[in-house]
This record gives sequence, C-alpha cells and structure tokens, in this order.
Amino acid sequence: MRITVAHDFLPKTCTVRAARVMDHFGIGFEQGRHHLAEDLDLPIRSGDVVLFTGPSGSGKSSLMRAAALQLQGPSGGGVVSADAGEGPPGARVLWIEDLPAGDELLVDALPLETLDAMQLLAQCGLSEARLLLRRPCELSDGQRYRFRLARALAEKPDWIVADEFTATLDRTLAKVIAFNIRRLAERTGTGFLLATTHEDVAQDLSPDVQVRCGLEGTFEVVRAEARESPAAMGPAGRKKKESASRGSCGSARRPVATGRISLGGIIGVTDWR
Ligand SMILES: Nc1ncnc2c1ncn2[C@@H]1O[C@H](COP(=O)(O)OP(=O)(O)OP(=O)(O)O)[C@@H](O)[C@H]1O
Repeated sequence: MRITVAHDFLPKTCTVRAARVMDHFGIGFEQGRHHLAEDLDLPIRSGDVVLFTGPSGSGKSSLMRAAALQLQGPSGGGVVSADAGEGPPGARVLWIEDLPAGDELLVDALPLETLDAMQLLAQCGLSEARLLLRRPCELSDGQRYRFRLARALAEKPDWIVADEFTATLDRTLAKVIAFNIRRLAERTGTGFLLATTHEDVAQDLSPDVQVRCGLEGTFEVVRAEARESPAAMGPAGRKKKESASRGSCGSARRPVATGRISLGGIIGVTDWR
C-alpha cells in the first residue's frame, strides 16, 4: 500500500489577536496543503497488526487514518489517501472510537455464545465477574475502552482501528491488552491499525509492521518478517496477583456462588478496576 497524506488548511478570518500574533512573529495563516507523507510505502497485509508510534504531532493518527481509509475503500474527510493499494479494497473496517458502547449489560452485549462472550471480555481485560453485570455507562473510561475493543472483535471485522491505543490504561494493563491483541489477531484473522505515543506496548504487541513517526516528518517503516513467538514475549508481571476483595458492590442480595472460581476466563475478583 502506498499512501500520500496531506491536510487542507481551512480558510480563516483575521481577528485582532490573530493580527497581533502575525505582527509579533512575522507569520500569516498557513494556506494550501500540509503535506505529511508523500507516496509512503506501507507493507500492510491482511490480518497484520500495524503499530504507529511517535511523539504528539508526528503524524501517526493521520497516517493510520489514511491507511484505514484506503483499506476501507473510497477516501473522505480532510485526509487525502491516494494511490492503489495492494490489499483488497472494500475491507470491513471498524473504528473503535466510533463504536457506540450501548446500554446492555456487558454479559448480554456481545453477539456471541455466553462462554465465548465472557472469554472475549476477559481477553480484553474485563475479567472481573461483577463488571459483566454492569452497563457500559457504569464503567471507567479504561474499562469502556476495553469493552469497545471486545465489541469490535465480536463483530469479526477485517480491520480494527484504534487511535490513542491503551492511552487510558495503566502501563501493566496496556501491555496485557497488547499481548492479548496479538493473540486475538492470530486467532481471528482480524487485522489491527493502532496508534500510540507509548512505545512500551510494542514488545508485547509484537506488530507485523511498525511505523515510527518523527517530528521532523520522517517515517521509519519496519516489517517484522520473522517474529518471535508471542508466548516467548509475554509481558513482565503478567501473572495475576492475588488480591483482596474490593468490598461491597452495592447489590441488595448476593447470590451464593456456584463454586466455580473461573468461567470463560472470568474470575470473581481481580486487581483490575
Ligand atoms: N486538519 C488539519 N489541518 C492541518 N494540519 C493538521 C490537521 N490535523 C492535524 N494536522 C497536523 O498534522 C500533524 C500530524 O497530526 P496527527 O494528529 O496525525 O499527529 P499525532 O502524531 O497523531 O498526534 P497526537 O499524538 O497528538 O494525536 C500535526 O502537526 C498537526 O498539527
């Protein structure tokens, strides 16, 4: 896939304060197009995990969006994505941030068999039983992000796109989710386009393609042909810690547990919030 990425600067009206900035710094409104990448070769294949990293403003979101739009088919918006790609056009692409969280209980929300739904939620970092009985609006931002990820995976799209990947998660959990995404990609064949400023997930994600964006407009594209097996690259400290109960969840009456400590990857209590 070859992509050209540029943003069109919008027309603006000069205000008093804008005029002061112009006078002070000797600049005017930018005009025309802001070119970020020209005919960049991204060796993306279906089912790949692609990670865009770099500091804020380096262009990772723009590049990722252009790549996703090209996989999706006709482009749109302010980002120009040009040229014929190698991948099949018209792939089904789900954007995590566009997915509605919905209003159903988590355990009911995925269009899968109960155990499969629970397993997927657990793999996405929602392995605490009581969370299954909540609605998405009763989750933290990080939990909702993980729920959206599970929701997206349950749809079995060709590609899942996530900007600010793992930004709302603590770093240990971010690594666990990255590791699980690698395994889910291999198991389901769904590809991932992920952008983040946090390079620390790269080792656990073990991306097929990593695009490192630099503030100087440079892009380093690395395709890992011979990847280490994910099992050998598990995140440090991935083993779950024993943890005490987090106290009452506010239920009126607590049913007696059936005796199982684990069901579909879900366990009674974890240290994840
Ligand atoms: N609509 C736009 N018009 C002009 N320039 C834009 C537009 N959107 C983004 N840019 C510029 O393009 C560059 C890349 O932006 P982009 O959002 O891709 O960066 P990023 O690496 O994802 O940053 P962040 O981590 O802060 O989200 C930045 O310099 C930004 O100011």
